[in-house]
Amino acid sequence: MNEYPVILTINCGSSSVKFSVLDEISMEPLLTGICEGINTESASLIVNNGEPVRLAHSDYEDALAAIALELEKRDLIKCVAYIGHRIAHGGAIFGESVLLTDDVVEQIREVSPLAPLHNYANLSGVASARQRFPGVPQVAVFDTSFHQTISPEAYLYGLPYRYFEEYGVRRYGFHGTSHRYVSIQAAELPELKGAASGLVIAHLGNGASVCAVVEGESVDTSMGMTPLEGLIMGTRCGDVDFGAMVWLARQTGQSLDDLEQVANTESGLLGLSGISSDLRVLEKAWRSGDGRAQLAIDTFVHRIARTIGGHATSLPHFDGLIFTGGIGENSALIRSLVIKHLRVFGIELDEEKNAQPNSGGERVISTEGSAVLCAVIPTNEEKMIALDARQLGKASRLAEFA
Ligand SMILES: Nc1ncnc2c1ncn2[C@@H]1O[C@H](COP(=O)(O)OP(=O)(O)O)[C@@H](O)[C@H]1O
Ligand SMILES: CC(=O)OP(=O)(O)O
Ligand SMILES: [Mg+2]
Repeated sequence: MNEYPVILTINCGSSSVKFSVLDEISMEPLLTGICEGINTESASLIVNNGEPVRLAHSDYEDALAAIALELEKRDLIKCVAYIGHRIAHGGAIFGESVLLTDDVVEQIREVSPLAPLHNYANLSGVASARQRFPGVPQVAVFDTSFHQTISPEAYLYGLPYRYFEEYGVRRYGFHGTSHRYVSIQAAELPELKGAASGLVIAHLGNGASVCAVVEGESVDTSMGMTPLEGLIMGTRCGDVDFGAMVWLARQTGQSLDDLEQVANTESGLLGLSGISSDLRVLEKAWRSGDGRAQLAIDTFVHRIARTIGGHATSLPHFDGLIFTGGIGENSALIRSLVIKHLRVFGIELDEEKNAQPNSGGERVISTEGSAVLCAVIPTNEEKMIALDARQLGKASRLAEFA
Protein backbone atom coordinates (compact mmCIF):
# COMPACT_ATOMS: atom_id res chain seq x y z
CA MET A 1 0.00 0.00 0.00
CA ASN A 2 1.21 3.52 -0.72
CA GLU A 3 2.03 6.15 1.90
CA TYR A 4 -0.45 8.78 0.84
CA PRO A 5 -3.53 7.01 -0.49
CA VAL A 6 -5.91 8.91 -2.74
CA ILE A 7 -9.12 8.09 -4.57
CA LEU A 8 -9.64 8.90 -8.22
CA THR A 9 -13.21 9.53 -9.41
CA ILE A 10 -14.09 9.46 -13.08
CA ASN A 11 -17.27 10.73 -14.73
CA CYS A 12 -17.16 10.05 -18.46
CA GLY A 13 -19.88 12.01 -20.23
CA SER A 14 -20.78 12.01 -23.90
CA SER A 15 -18.36 14.85 -24.64
CA SER A 16 -16.31 15.26 -21.48
CA VAL A 17 -14.40 13.38 -18.81
CA LYS A 18 -14.60 14.95 -15.36
CA PHE A 19 -12.19 13.68 -12.73
CA SER A 20 -11.10 14.41 -9.22
CA VAL A 21 -8.51 13.13 -6.81
CA LEU A 22 -9.53 13.05 -3.15
CA ASP A 23 -7.53 12.37 -0.02
CA GLU A 24 -8.57 8.90 1.15
CA ILE A 25 -8.86 9.92 4.78
CA SER A 26 -10.25 13.47 4.75
CA MET A 27 -12.13 13.09 1.42
CA GLU A 28 -10.96 16.62 0.56
CA PRO A 29 -10.27 17.21 -3.15
CA LEU A 30 -6.58 17.53 -4.06
CA LEU A 31 -7.03 17.91 -7.80
CA THR A 32 -10.01 18.33 -10.11
CA GLY A 33 -10.28 18.66 -13.83
CA ILE A 34 -12.20 18.11 -17.01
CA CYS A 35 -11.29 16.94 -20.51
CA GLU A 36 -13.70 18.63 -22.89
CA GLY A 37 -14.38 18.04 -26.58
CA ILE A 38 -14.09 14.23 -26.44
CA ASN A 39 -14.59 12.70 -29.91
CA THR A 40 -14.44 16.14 -31.56
CA GLU A 41 -11.60 17.77 -33.49
CA SER A 42 -10.13 19.57 -30.54
CA ALA A 43 -10.15 18.07 -27.08
CA SER A 44 -8.57 19.94 -24.20
CA LEU A 45 -7.75 19.39 -20.56
CA ILE A 46 -8.45 21.91 -17.81
CA VAL A 47 -6.94 21.23 -14.39
CA ASN A 48 -8.02 23.06 -11.22
CA ASN A 49 -9.95 25.65 -13.29
CA GLY A 50 -6.71 26.65 -15.09
CA GLU A 51 -6.10 27.33 -18.76
CA PRO A 52 -7.19 24.63 -21.26
CA VAL A 53 -4.36 22.55 -22.74
CA ARG A 54 -5.03 20.95 -26.10
CA LEU A 55 -4.82 17.14 -26.33
CA ALA A 56 -3.17 15.39 -29.28
CA HIS A 57 -6.09 12.97 -29.73
CA SER A 58 -9.63 13.23 -28.52
CA ASP A 59 -10.80 9.78 -27.47
CA TYR A 60 -11.49 8.50 -23.94
CA GLU A 61 -8.21 6.61 -23.80
CA ASP A 62 -6.25 9.74 -24.59
CA ALA A 63 -8.21 11.70 -21.98
CA LEU A 64 -7.39 9.04 -19.38
CA ALA A 65 -3.72 9.15 -20.45
CA ALA A 66 -3.69 12.95 -20.01
CA ILE A 67 -5.32 12.63 -16.58
CA ALA A 68 -2.78 9.96 -15.57
CA LEU A 69 0.02 12.31 -16.67
CA GLU A 70 -1.34 15.07 -14.41
CA LEU A 71 -1.26 12.60 -11.51
CA GLU A 72 2.26 11.53 -12.44
CA LYS A 73 3.48 15.16 -12.49
CA ARG A 74 2.30 15.46 -8.88
CA ASP A 75 3.74 12.09 -7.81
CA LEU A 76 0.21 10.82 -7.21
CA ILE A 77 0.04 7.98 -9.69
CA LYS A 78 1.20 5.29 -7.25
CA CYS A 79 -1.03 6.76 -4.54
CA VAL A 80 -4.26 5.82 -6.30
CA ALA A 81 -5.77 3.30 -3.87
CA TYR A 82 -9.29 3.11 -5.33
CA ILE A 83 -11.13 4.36 -8.39
CA GLY A 84 -14.83 5.24 -8.49
CA HIS A 85 -16.74 5.53 -11.76
CA ARG A 86 -20.04 7.29 -12.29
CA ILE A 87 -22.34 4.99 -14.29
CA ALA A 88 -25.62 6.58 -15.37
CA HIS A 89 -27.86 3.52 -15.79
CA GLY A 90 -27.81 0.42 -13.62
CA GLY A 91 -31.23 -0.80 -14.79
CA ALA A 92 -33.04 -3.07 -12.34
CA ILE A 93 -29.82 -5.03 -11.74
CA PHE A 94 -27.88 -2.62 -9.54
CA GLY A 95 -29.59 -1.34 -6.40
CA GLU A 96 -26.26 -0.15 -5.01
CA SER A 97 -22.64 0.50 -5.93
CA VAL A 98 -20.53 -2.54 -6.86
CA LEU A 99 -16.92 -3.56 -7.35
CA LEU A 100 -16.14 -3.66 -11.08
CA THR A 101 -15.35 -7.13 -12.37
CA ASP A 102 -15.54 -8.53 -15.92
CA ASP A 103 -19.04 -9.88 -15.12
CA VAL A 104 -20.24 -6.54 -13.79
CA VAL A 105 -18.92 -4.75 -16.90
CA GLU A 106 -20.91 -7.21 -19.03
CA GLN A 107 -24.08 -6.62 -16.97
CA ILE A 108 -23.65 -2.85 -17.34
CA ARG A 109 -23.24 -3.33 -21.09
CA GLU A 110 -26.56 -5.21 -21.17
CA VAL A 111 -28.51 -2.28 -19.69
CA SER A 112 -26.63 0.37 -21.67
CA PRO A 113 -29.13 0.72 -24.55
CA LEU A 114 -31.41 2.33 -21.92
CA ALA A 115 -29.07 5.33 -21.61
CA PRO A 116 -27.01 5.32 -24.80
CA LEU A 117 -25.80 8.93 -24.45
CA HIS A 118 -24.28 8.22 -21.05
CA ASN A 119 -23.54 4.53 -20.45
CA TYR A 120 -21.30 3.73 -23.42
CA ALA A 121 -19.17 6.74 -22.53
CA ASN A 122 -19.07 5.54 -18.90
CA LEU A 123 -17.95 2.09 -20.06
CA SER A 124 -15.17 3.57 -22.22
CA GLY A 125 -13.83 5.28 -19.11
CA VAL A 126 -14.02 2.01 -17.16
CA ALA A 127 -12.13 0.11 -19.87
CA SER A 128 -9.35 2.73 -20.11
CA ALA A 129 -8.98 3.03 -16.35
CA ARG A 130 -8.88 -0.74 -15.79
CA GLN A 131 -6.11 -1.00 -18.38
CA ARG A 132 -4.15 1.96 -17.01
CA PHE A 133 -4.52 1.08 -13.30
CA PRO A 134 -4.35 -2.72 -13.12
CA GLY A 135 -4.71 -4.08 -9.61
CA VAL A 136 -6.44 -0.96 -8.27
CA PRO A 137 -9.97 -1.81 -7.04
CA GLN A 138 -12.51 0.04 -9.17
CA VAL A 139 -16.12 0.64 -8.23
CA ALA A 140 -19.25 1.51 -10.23
CA VAL A 141 -21.61 4.07 -8.68
CA PHE A 142 -24.99 4.28 -10.43
CA ASP A 143 -27.27 7.29 -10.92
CA THR A 144 -30.25 4.96 -10.72
CA SER A 145 -29.46 3.17 -7.42
CA PHE A 146 -30.88 5.80 -5.06
CA HIS A 147 -34.27 5.55 -6.78
CA GLN A 148 -34.67 1.79 -6.31
CA THR A 149 -36.88 2.59 -3.29
CA ILE A 150 -39.60 4.09 -5.53
CA SER A 151 -42.86 2.12 -5.50
CA PRO A 152 -44.55 0.65 -8.61
CA GLU A 153 -47.25 3.34 -8.66
CA ALA A 154 -44.50 5.93 -9.14
CA TYR A 155 -42.33 3.96 -11.54
CA LEU A 156 -44.90 2.37 -13.85
CA TYR A 157 -46.03 3.97 -17.08
CA GLY A 158 -49.67 3.72 -18.14
CA LEU A 159 -48.70 1.21 -20.82
CA PRO A 160 -49.79 -2.45 -21.12
CA TYR A 161 -48.28 -4.22 -18.09
CA ARG A 162 -46.65 -6.83 -20.32
CA TYR A 163 -44.12 -4.23 -21.52
CA PHE A 164 -42.92 -3.90 -17.97
CA GLU A 165 -42.89 -7.67 -17.42
CA GLU A 166 -41.31 -8.62 -20.72
CA TYR A 167 -39.05 -5.64 -21.51
CA GLY A 168 -38.52 -3.92 -18.18
CA VAL A 169 -40.14 -0.71 -19.42
CA ARG A 170 -40.46 1.44 -16.29
CA ARG A 171 -39.13 4.63 -14.79
CA TYR A 172 -35.70 4.38 -13.14
CA GLY A 173 -34.65 7.97 -12.40
CA PHE A 174 -31.17 9.51 -12.51
CA HIS A 175 -28.86 11.95 -10.68
CA GLY A 176 -29.29 9.63 -7.69
CA THR A 177 -25.75 10.24 -6.44
CA SER A 178 -26.48 13.96 -6.26
CA HIS A 179 -29.96 13.54 -4.74
CA ARG A 180 -28.51 11.11 -2.15
CA TYR A 181 -25.72 13.52 -1.16
CA VAL A 182 -28.05 16.53 -0.97
CA SER A 183 -30.67 14.68 1.08
CA ILE A 184 -28.01 13.62 3.62
CA GLN A 185 -26.72 17.20 3.89
CA ALA A 186 -30.25 18.63 4.12
CA ALA A 187 -31.11 16.39 7.05
CA GLU A 188 -28.16 17.99 8.88
CA LEU A 189 -29.25 21.61 8.32
CA PRO A 190 -30.01 23.02 11.80
CA GLU A 191 -33.24 24.55 10.45
CA LEU A 192 -34.44 21.13 9.23
CA LYS A 193 -32.95 18.78 11.81
CA GLY A 194 -35.53 16.40 13.15
CA ALA A 195 -38.14 17.66 10.69
CA ALA A 196 -36.71 16.59 7.37
CA SER A 197 -39.33 13.98 6.69
CA GLY A 198 -40.25 15.46 3.32
CA LEU A 199 -37.93 17.12 0.84
CA VAL A 200 -38.14 18.06 -2.80
CA ILE A 201 -34.71 18.38 -4.40
CA ALA A 202 -34.26 20.20 -7.72
CA HIS A 203 -30.98 19.15 -9.37
CA LEU A 204 -30.70 21.72 -12.13
CA GLY A 205 -27.63 21.31 -14.34
CA ASN A 206 -27.19 20.51 -17.99
CA GLY A 207 -29.27 17.43 -17.25
CA ALA A 208 -31.96 18.22 -14.66
CA SER A 209 -34.31 16.30 -12.41
CA VAL A 210 -36.51 16.69 -9.35
CA CYS A 211 -36.65 14.09 -6.56
CA ALA A 212 -39.06 13.66 -3.64
CA VAL A 213 -37.31 12.27 -0.56
CA VAL A 214 -39.02 10.91 2.56
CA GLU A 215 -36.86 10.01 5.59
CA GLY A 216 -33.78 9.84 3.35
CA GLU A 217 -35.37 7.61 0.69
CA SER A 218 -36.32 8.54 -2.86
CA VAL A 219 -40.08 8.15 -3.35
CA ASP A 220 -40.50 9.83 -6.74
CA THR A 221 -38.36 11.47 -9.39
CA SER A 222 -38.90 13.21 -12.70
CA MET A 223 -36.56 11.29 -15.01
CA GLY A 224 -37.82 8.03 -16.44
CA MET A 225 -36.60 4.92 -18.17
CA THR A 226 -34.05 7.19 -19.85
CA PRO A 227 -32.67 10.60 -18.81
CA LEU A 228 -35.00 12.29 -21.31
CA GLU A 229 -38.20 12.46 -19.25
CA GLY A 230 -39.29 15.30 -17.00
CA LEU A 231 -37.79 18.78 -16.93
CA ILE A 232 -36.73 20.84 -19.90
CA MET A 233 -32.90 20.63 -19.95
CA GLY A 234 -29.95 22.16 -21.79
CA THR A 235 -30.56 20.23 -25.01
CA ARG A 236 -33.22 17.67 -23.93
CA CYS A 237 -36.93 18.31 -24.30
CA GLY A 238 -38.18 16.54 -21.16
CA ASP A 239 -41.88 15.52 -21.18
CA VAL A 240 -43.50 15.67 -24.60
CA ASP A 241 -46.82 14.22 -25.74
CA PHE A 242 -45.89 11.00 -27.56
CA GLY A 243 -48.75 11.81 -29.95
CA ALA A 244 -46.93 15.01 -30.95
CA MET A 245 -43.82 13.01 -31.88
CA VAL A 246 -45.87 10.54 -33.95
CA TRP A 247 -47.56 13.46 -35.71
CA LEU A 248 -44.17 15.06 -36.36
CA ALA A 249 -42.73 11.82 -37.75
CA ARG A 250 -45.61 11.58 -40.20
CA GLN A 251 -45.45 15.25 -41.20
CA THR A 252 -41.68 15.47 -41.65
CA GLY A 253 -40.80 11.91 -42.63
CA GLN A 254 -38.21 11.75 -39.86
CA SER A 255 -37.37 8.32 -38.42
CA LEU A 256 -37.48 7.36 -34.73
CA ASP A 257 -33.68 7.69 -34.63
CA ASP A 258 -33.89 11.21 -36.12
CA LEU A 259 -36.47 12.28 -33.57
CA GLU A 260 -34.53 10.72 -30.69
CA GLN A 261 -31.58 12.83 -31.74
CA VAL A 262 -33.76 15.98 -31.93
CA ALA A 263 -35.25 15.28 -28.49
CA ASN A 264 -31.86 14.67 -26.87
CA THR A 265 -29.55 17.16 -28.54
CA GLU A 266 -31.50 19.90 -30.35
CA SER A 267 -34.27 20.65 -27.87
CA GLY A 268 -34.55 22.13 -24.38
CA LEU A 269 -33.11 25.59 -23.69
CA LEU A 270 -31.12 25.37 -26.91
CA GLY A 271 -34.09 24.43 -29.07
CA LEU A 272 -36.46 26.95 -27.51
CA SER A 273 -34.05 29.89 -27.55
CA GLY A 274 -32.24 29.11 -30.79
CA ILE A 275 -29.21 30.62 -29.02
CA SER A 276 -27.55 28.29 -26.51
CA SER A 277 -28.03 25.47 -24.02
CA ASP A 278 -25.93 27.42 -21.50
CA LEU A 279 -28.08 29.32 -19.03
CA ARG A 280 -25.40 31.98 -18.48
CA VAL A 281 -25.61 32.90 -22.16
CA LEU A 282 -29.42 32.98 -22.03
CA GLU A 283 -29.57 35.14 -18.90
CA LYS A 284 -27.28 37.64 -20.62
CA ALA A 285 -29.37 37.55 -23.82
CA TRP A 286 -32.57 38.11 -21.80
CA ARG A 287 -31.03 41.10 -20.03
CA SER A 288 -30.18 42.60 -23.41
CA GLY A 289 -33.81 42.20 -24.52
CA ASP A 290 -33.86 38.91 -26.43
CA GLY A 291 -37.48 37.68 -26.38
CA ARG A 292 -36.70 34.07 -27.28
CA ALA A 293 -34.16 33.81 -24.46
CA GLN A 294 -36.86 35.06 -22.07
CA LEU A 295 -39.39 32.58 -23.47
CA ALA A 296 -36.92 29.70 -23.08
CA ILE A 297 -36.21 30.67 -19.46
CA ASP A 298 -39.91 31.16 -18.61
CA THR A 299 -40.80 27.77 -20.12
CA PHE A 300 -37.91 26.10 -18.28
CA VAL A 301 -39.08 27.67 -14.99
CA HIS A 302 -42.75 26.78 -15.51
CA ARG A 303 -41.86 23.11 -15.96
CA ILE A 304 -39.60 23.08 -12.89
CA ALA A 305 -42.31 24.63 -10.68
CA ARG A 306 -45.00 22.30 -11.97
CA THR A 307 -42.75 19.30 -11.38
CA ILE A 308 -41.84 20.42 -7.85
CA GLY A 309 -45.55 20.86 -7.08
CA GLY A 310 -46.30 17.36 -8.39
CA HIS A 311 -43.51 15.81 -6.35
CA ALA A 312 -44.72 17.52 -3.18
CA THR A 313 -47.82 15.30 -3.36
CA SER A 314 -45.61 12.27 -2.59
CA LEU A 315 -44.58 13.75 0.77
CA PRO A 316 -46.36 13.39 4.12
CA HIS A 317 -45.30 16.98 4.79
CA PHE A 318 -43.42 19.48 2.60
CA ASP A 319 -40.54 20.45 4.90
CA GLY A 320 -37.80 21.57 2.54
CA LEU A 321 -37.15 22.59 -1.06
CA ILE A 322 -33.48 22.27 -1.98
CA PHE A 323 -31.74 23.61 -5.09
CA THR A 324 -28.52 22.09 -6.43
CA GLY A 325 -26.55 21.53 -9.68
CA GLY A 326 -24.81 24.18 -11.80
CA ILE A 327 -28.02 26.18 -12.29
CA GLY A 328 -29.63 25.44 -8.92
CA GLU A 329 -26.49 26.58 -7.10
CA ASN A 330 -25.57 29.59 -9.21
CA SER A 331 -28.66 31.13 -10.74
CA ALA A 332 -30.44 33.45 -8.30
CA LEU A 333 -32.76 34.35 -11.19
CA ILE A 334 -34.02 30.79 -11.78
CA ARG A 335 -34.49 30.15 -8.04
CA SER A 336 -36.42 33.38 -7.65
CA LEU A 337 -38.68 32.71 -10.67
CA VAL A 338 -39.36 29.11 -9.59
CA ILE A 339 -40.24 30.15 -6.05
CA LYS A 340 -42.61 32.87 -7.36
CA HIS A 341 -44.50 30.09 -9.18
CA LEU A 342 -44.83 28.17 -5.91
CA ARG A 343 -46.84 30.83 -4.01
CA VAL A 344 -49.68 28.37 -3.45
CA PHE A 345 -47.45 26.43 -1.02
CA GLY A 346 -46.85 29.53 1.10
CA ILE A 347 -43.18 29.57 0.12
CA GLU A 348 -41.46 32.93 0.53
CA LEU A 349 -38.03 33.82 -0.80
CA ASP A 350 -35.63 36.12 1.03
CA GLU A 351 -34.21 38.00 -1.98
CA GLU A 352 -31.14 39.14 -0.07
CA LYS A 353 -30.24 35.61 1.02
CA ASN A 354 -30.98 34.36 -2.48
CA ALA A 355 -28.47 36.82 -3.93
CA GLN A 356 -25.54 35.34 -1.94
CA PRO A 357 -22.88 33.71 -4.12
CA ASN A 358 -22.40 29.94 -4.23
CA SER A 359 -18.98 30.35 -2.62
CA GLY A 360 -21.02 30.73 0.60
CA GLY A 361 -21.80 26.99 0.42
CA GLU A 362 -24.94 25.54 1.99
CA ARG A 363 -27.43 28.32 2.75
CA VAL A 364 -31.08 28.96 3.55
CA ILE A 365 -32.79 31.34 1.09
CA SER A 366 -36.37 31.48 2.39
CA THR A 367 -37.83 33.94 4.91
CA GLU A 368 -38.42 32.88 8.50
CA GLY A 369 -42.17 32.94 7.86
CA SER A 370 -42.00 30.70 4.77
CA ALA A 371 -44.22 27.61 5.03
CA VAL A 372 -41.44 25.52 3.45
CA LEU A 373 -37.73 26.00 4.12
CA CYS A 374 -35.81 26.69 0.89
CA ALA A 375 -32.07 26.15 0.72
CA VAL A 376 -29.17 25.81 -1.69
CA ILE A 377 -26.89 22.82 -1.10
CA PRO A 378 -23.93 22.52 -3.50
CA THR A 379 -23.84 18.94 -4.72
CA ASN A 380 -20.76 16.76 -4.35
CA GLU A 381 -21.18 13.66 -6.48
CA GLU A 382 -17.41 13.09 -6.39
CA LYS A 383 -17.42 12.71 -2.61
CA MET A 384 -20.27 10.17 -2.73
CA ILE A 385 -18.49 8.21 -5.46
CA ALA A 386 -15.22 8.30 -3.49
CA LEU A 387 -16.93 7.14 -0.29
CA ASP A 388 -18.44 4.14 -2.07
CA ALA A 389 -15.14 3.40 -3.84
CA ARG A 390 -13.31 3.44 -0.51
CA GLN A 391 -15.84 1.25 1.26
CA LEU A 392 -16.13 -1.42 -1.44
CA GLY A 393 -12.47 -1.19 -2.45
CA LYS A 394 -11.33 -1.72 1.14
CA ALA A 395 -13.65 -4.71 1.55
CA SER A 396 -12.22 -6.29 -1.61
CA ARG A 397 -8.62 -5.74 -0.41
CA LEU A 398 -9.46 -7.34 2.94
CA ALA A 399 -11.09 -10.28 1.14
CA GLU A 400 -7.87 -10.74 -0.89
CA PHE A 401 -5.87 -11.19 2.30
CA ALA A 402 -8.46 -13.29 4.11
N1 LIG B 1 -23.19 31.62 -12.48
C1 LIG B 1 -24.11 30.96 -13.19
N2 LIG B 1 -25.31 31.52 -13.49
C2 LIG B 1 -26.23 30.87 -14.19
N3 LIG B 1 -26.07 29.62 -14.66
C3 LIG B 1 -24.92 29.00 -14.40
C4 LIG B 1 -23.87 29.62 -13.65
N4 LIG B 1 -22.83 28.73 -13.55
C5 LIG B 1 -23.21 27.60 -14.21
N5 LIG B 1 -24.45 27.76 -14.71
C6 LIG B 1 -25.20 26.81 -15.55
O1 LIG B 1 -25.15 25.49 -15.05
C7 LIG B 1 -25.35 24.58 -16.15
C8 LIG B 1 -24.36 23.43 -16.03
O2 LIG B 1 -24.59 22.76 -14.84
P1 LIG B 1 -23.71 21.50 -14.37
O3 LIG B 1 -24.35 20.96 -13.15
O4 LIG B 1 -22.29 21.90 -14.29
O5 LIG B 1 -23.95 20.55 -15.61
P2 LIG B 1 -23.55 19.03 -15.88
O6 LIG B 1 -24.87 18.34 -16.04
O7 LIG B 1 -22.76 19.08 -17.13
O8 LIG B 1 -22.78 18.55 -14.66
C9 LIG B 1 -25.19 25.41 -17.43
O9 LIG B 1 -26.45 25.69 -17.99
C10 LIG B 1 -24.57 26.68 -16.91
O10 LIG B 1 -24.91 27.79 -17.70
C1 LIG C 1 -28.40 11.39 -16.22
C2 LIG C 1 -28.06 12.78 -16.61
O1 LIG C 1 -28.87 13.53 -17.11
O2 LIG C 1 -26.80 13.15 -16.39
P1 LIG C 1 -26.14 14.55 -16.80
O3 LIG C 1 -26.80 15.59 -15.99
O4 LIG C 1 -24.69 14.34 -16.43
O5 LIG C 1 -26.35 14.73 -18.28
MG1 LIG D 1 -23.67 17.22 -13.36
